[in-house]
Amino acid sequence: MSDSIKETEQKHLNHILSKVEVAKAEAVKKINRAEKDEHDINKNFYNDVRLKTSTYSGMMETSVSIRQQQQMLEERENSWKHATREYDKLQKMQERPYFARLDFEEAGENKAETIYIGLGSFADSPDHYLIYDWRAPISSIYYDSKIGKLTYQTPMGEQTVNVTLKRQFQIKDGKIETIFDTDQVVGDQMLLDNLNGKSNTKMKSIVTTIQREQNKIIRDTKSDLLFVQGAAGSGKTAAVLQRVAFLLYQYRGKLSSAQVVLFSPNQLFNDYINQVLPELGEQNMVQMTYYQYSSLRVPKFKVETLSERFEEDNSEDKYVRNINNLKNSLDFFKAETAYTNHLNTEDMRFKNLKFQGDVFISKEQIEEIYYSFNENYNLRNRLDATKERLIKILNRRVKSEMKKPWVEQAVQDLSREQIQAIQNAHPDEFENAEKEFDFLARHIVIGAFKRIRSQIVHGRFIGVNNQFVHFLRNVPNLIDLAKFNVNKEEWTQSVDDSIARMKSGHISMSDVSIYLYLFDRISGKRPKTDIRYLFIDEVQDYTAFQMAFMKFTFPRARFTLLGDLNQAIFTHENSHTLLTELSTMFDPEKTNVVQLTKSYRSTEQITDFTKHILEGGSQIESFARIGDKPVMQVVDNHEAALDKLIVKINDDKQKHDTTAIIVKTLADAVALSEQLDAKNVKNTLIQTENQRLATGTLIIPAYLAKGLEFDSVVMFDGDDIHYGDESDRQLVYTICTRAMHELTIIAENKSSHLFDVVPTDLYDLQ
Ligand SMILES: Nc1ncnc2c1ncn2[C@@H]1O[C@H](COP(=O)(O)OP(=O)(O)OP(=O)(O)O)[C@@H](O)[C@H]1O
Repeated sequence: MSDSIKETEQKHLNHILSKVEVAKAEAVKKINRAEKDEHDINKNFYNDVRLKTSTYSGMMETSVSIRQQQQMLEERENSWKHATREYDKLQKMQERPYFARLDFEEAGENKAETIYIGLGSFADSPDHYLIYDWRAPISSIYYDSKIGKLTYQTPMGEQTVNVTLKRQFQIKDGKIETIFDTDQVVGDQMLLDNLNGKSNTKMKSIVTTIQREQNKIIRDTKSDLLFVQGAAGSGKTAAVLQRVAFLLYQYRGKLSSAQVVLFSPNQLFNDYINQVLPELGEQNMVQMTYYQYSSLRVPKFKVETLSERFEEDNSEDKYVRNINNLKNSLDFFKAETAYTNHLNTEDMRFKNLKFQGDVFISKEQIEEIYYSFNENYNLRNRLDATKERLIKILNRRVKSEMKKPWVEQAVQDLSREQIQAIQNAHPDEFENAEKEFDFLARHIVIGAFKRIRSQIVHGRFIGVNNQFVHFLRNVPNLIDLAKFNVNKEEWTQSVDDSIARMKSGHISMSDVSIYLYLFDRISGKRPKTDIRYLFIDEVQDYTAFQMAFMKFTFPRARFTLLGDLNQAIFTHENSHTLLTELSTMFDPEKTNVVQLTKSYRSTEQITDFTKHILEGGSQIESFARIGDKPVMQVVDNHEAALDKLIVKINDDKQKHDTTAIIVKTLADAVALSEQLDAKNVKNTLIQTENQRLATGTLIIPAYLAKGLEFDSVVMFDGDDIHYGDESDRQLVYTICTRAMHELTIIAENKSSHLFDVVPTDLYDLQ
C-alpha cells in the first residue's frame, strides 16, 4: 500500500477522531447536566413537594406532587443513562472507529459514494453518517461482495450497486497500522492475521472478517428453524454470537437481550463466550446449560451431571443405551403427550391434603372434583377449577373448625399483646364477648389453614412423582418397545431403577425432561411466550425429546440450532436421526439448513489430519494457514508417555499461551494431574464446569473441552484401551479439532485403530 494512500486515510481518520472528540465533549456535558439536575431535584425535594396530610384533598395533592418529582427524576435518570451509553460508545470508537471502507456507485447514478464501516454508527448531524454500523443493510456489501456489481437487501427492497473499492484497516489507538485493498469477499490476509493469533480464555468477535456463508446465518430473518450444520472450527459459535448482535440491532426497540436465550454445552463454555456481545456493544443474552435449566426446576432432585451422563452414554452396556435411546426419542415425547391428554378423562394421581396430621380433603374427593368438570376443560382449566373448589371447601370449613376445642384453647392462650395486635384489625368495638371470641377464633383458624391454602394454590395435591411412575409403567402400552430393541422385562427393570434413583434424591438426564414435561402438562404451566429467539449450541448432544420439550416450552421462539453431527459425544449415532426428527417439528417452508464446510480454527495440516478421522470427512475444507504436521508419539509404557508429555509441555511453554492435555474421563484427568504434580510439573486441572479457564498447561476431560480451542492440544492415552470402540470416533474427532496451531497424540504400545484411516504422510510418527 503506497504511503500517500496511508497518509490520506490517516488524515481522514484524524478528521473522524476530531468529530468523535466533539461528540464526546457533548456527551460529557449531557452527563454533567443530568447529574446536576438530579442533585438539584433531590436537594429541593422537600421544598418543592407540598406536604399536606390533614385532609383528603391535601393528601391527593401531596401524592400528585411527589409523583411529578419522581417523573422528573426518572427523566433525568434516563438522559443520564443515554448520555453515559453514548459516551462509552464514543470512548471505544476512539481506539478503532472503523475497520473497512467501501467505494461504490448506485445503479443509475454516476456519483461515487464512500462509506466507512465500524462496530457502531456515528453521525455528525442527523442523516449524515460518517461511520455505518456493521449490521446496517448497506454494510452487508462488505461481507458479501467482491469488486463489481452486487445486489443487497434494504428495507425498501433490493438495491444494486457497483463496488469499486474494498479496503480493510487495522487501527490501533487511533493510528492506522495496516491497510489492505482486496478484491476478495473478505480478504484472506486479514483473516489469516486473526487466525494466527494466540488462543484466549475468552472468545473474540469476528466482526471484521465474517465470511459470506457466515453472513447468511447472521442476517437470516425469515426462518423459524435455522439449522447450522458445520465442521469443527467452522465458526458456528462465532457466527451465532454475531447473529444475536445483529438481531438486537435489527429489531431494536422490539427485542431485548432478555428475550434471547442461548443454551450452551457447559458452564465453562458460557464463560468462554461471554465477552463477545459486550465487545460488540450489546448486552449478553440469557445463557444457560440444559443441566442448569432442569436442575433449577427440580430442586428436590440432584440431576445427573455432565460427567455422569458421559459415563452412562458411553456405557458398554447395550441395555442402558437402548433404554436411553427409547426415552430420548420423539416417539417417547409423543407417547407422553398422548398419556397427558388421556389424563383429561382419568388416571390423575392426587395426594391427601392433611391438616394437623389428619386427612382434611381426601385424594378421592379431589379426584371426584377434578373429573366433575365436563370434557371441554383442558388440564389447566381443570386444575384451576379444582383449586377454586378446594378453596371454597376450605373457606366453608373455617366456621366448623372454629368450634373445635384446640381453637378455644388457642384463644385462651393468647397473650394480652397478641389479642391487642389481632384486634387492631377490627376497627369497631365488639358487641359482646361471643363476637370477640369468634373474631379471635376465626383469625387463629385462618392462620392455621395458611399452609393448606398455599398447598392448594400451588397445586401440591397433585402427586407428580406417582404420576411419573404411573406413566413409566404404562409405556409398554403406548410404544412399541421392540422398535428400540427393549423387551418388557428390561423396561420394568429400568422403571425400578428410576424409582430407586428418585428415592435416593437423584434423577437422570433423560428422566428429568420426561418429568418436567409431565409436570408442565398437568400443572398447566404457561409456556414462556416472551422468549423470541432460542439458540442451541452443540445441538447434536441434545435428544429429540429435549428438542420437542424446548419447542413446547418456548412456543413463540425462533430456533437457531448449531451442530456438528460428527461431534456427538453424548448421543452418538442417534444424532443423525435428530435432523430428520427436527424436520417434523417445524414448517419445512420456514426451515433453513446451512452447511459450513470450511474449518478456520486449525492449521491446514491439522484439519487435513482430523477430517480423515471421520468417514465422510472429505467434505471438510481446510483454511490455508500453514503449520506443523500433527505428531504421533507411540511409546512402550506409561512412564515413557509421561516423559514425552513433560518434554512437550516444556517445549510449548516457549511458544504458546495454552496447552490443553485432553483425556477421556474425569478420573483420567485427576490421575494425570496428580502424576504431573508428583513430578513438579505445573498444571491446572479442569474438573468442573464452574471453574474459570486459565492459560498455561490445562488438563481437561473431553466432555468439558466441547466448543473450546487451545493453541496446542495433546491427546493423551490415544490408544485402543481408551478409544477402542467405533463409537469413540466422534469423541476422538472432537478432541483433535480443539487444536489451533499444534496437535500431538501420545499413545502407549499402539495408537488407537481409529487413526488407521489417516494417511501416514499427514502426520509425523515419532
Ligand atoms: N470469519 C471468521 N473470522 C475470524 N475468525 C473466525 C471466523 N470464523 C471462525 N473463526 C475462528 O475460528 C475458530 C472456531 O470458531 P468457532 O468456535 O465458532 O467454531 P465452531 O464451528 O463453533 O467449532 P466447534 O464445533 O468445533 O466447537 C474461532 O477461533 C473463531 O474465532
